Amino acid sequence: MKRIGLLGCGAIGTQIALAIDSGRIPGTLTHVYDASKEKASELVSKLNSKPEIVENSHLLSSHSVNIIVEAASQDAVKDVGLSVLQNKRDLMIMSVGALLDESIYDILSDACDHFKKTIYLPSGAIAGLDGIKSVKDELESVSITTTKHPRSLKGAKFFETSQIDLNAISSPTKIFEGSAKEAVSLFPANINVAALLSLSGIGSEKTIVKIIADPNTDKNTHHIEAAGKFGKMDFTIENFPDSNNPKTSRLAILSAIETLRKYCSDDIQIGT
Ligand SMILES: NC(=O)C1=CN([C@@H]2O[C@H](COP(=O)(O)OP(=O)(O)OC[C@H]3O[C@@H](n4cnc5c(N)ncnc54)[C@H](OP(=O)(O)O)[C@@H]3O)[C@@H](O)[C@H]2O)C=CC1
Ligand SMILES: O=C([O-])CC(=O)C(=O)O
Repeated sequence: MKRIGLLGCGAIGTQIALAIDSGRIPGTLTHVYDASKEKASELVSKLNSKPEIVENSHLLSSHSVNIIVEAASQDAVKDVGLSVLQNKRDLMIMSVGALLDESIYDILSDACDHFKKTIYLPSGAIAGLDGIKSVKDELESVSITTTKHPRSLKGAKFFETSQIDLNAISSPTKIFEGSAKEAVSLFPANINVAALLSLSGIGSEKTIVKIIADPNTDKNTHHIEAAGKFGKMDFTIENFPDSNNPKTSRLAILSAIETLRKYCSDDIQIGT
């Protein structure tokens, strides 16, 4: 059985841990860490098979695990990504926006090659990356329009310098339009999906992101349009937000669980 270390015990981390505990993911959760010890303890209290809570994130990969699952933040990826690979563990990343920093991407990609380890990026809260990857060389334009309730956007770095008052928005309002690279830095906990799209397609400078705050929606909606010599693709994913973290969609959690289930199983692999 594969041994798993978990970094981040919030909305995604908790559901992954429960999926391992119930046997849905055929692995063993051996170690966990969260910046908040309380959150780590709360998670462990929900599990039948108790993992050890380690004292800092670097200790996770010093134990005998096969993979570290990151479900914490872009900073966490930047902080521990390299040491996980140096310790010869695989790594699954949810805070994919971290990889739009080219120096981080290059360091982690070189380390995968050097240490013969793999980084897994689940498709997260979107669908269609299989198609985007296949037509990559023929793509001319890619955009993603993300619509969320203002409460799902609260706390983003963008608002530190913007005049926009989320509480005053009474109808669907475009609050941001720019490159995926800018978007993941200004909305680090909201638009990791734009990083996935960029890495699968034409890169983070050319992938266009629009963010709409809609006080009338109860969904996190991602509308992706891609066009090029191959033809056109158009996907709309209407996600229900997680009940504990409205920024995060249910699909992101399910996609993380499915990626880890596949990692832990000898099974038929479907899709690109
Ligand atoms: N790829 C995708 O499609 C998606 C990616 N995400 C991303 O996945 C990540 C997890 O999401 P989610 O579970 O909903 O988030 P939560 O906020 O619910 O949980 C994250 C947990 O990780 C902790 N944490 C943050 N930074 C660190 C760190 N450096 N070291 C240790 N613990 C840390 C947080 O603590 P504290 O609260 O104290 O900061 C929190 O307890 C986020 O970065 C999110 O943006 C989310 C949805 C979709
Ligand atoms: O869960 C979502 O809808 C998208 C999200 O938060 C992200 O990409 O960071």
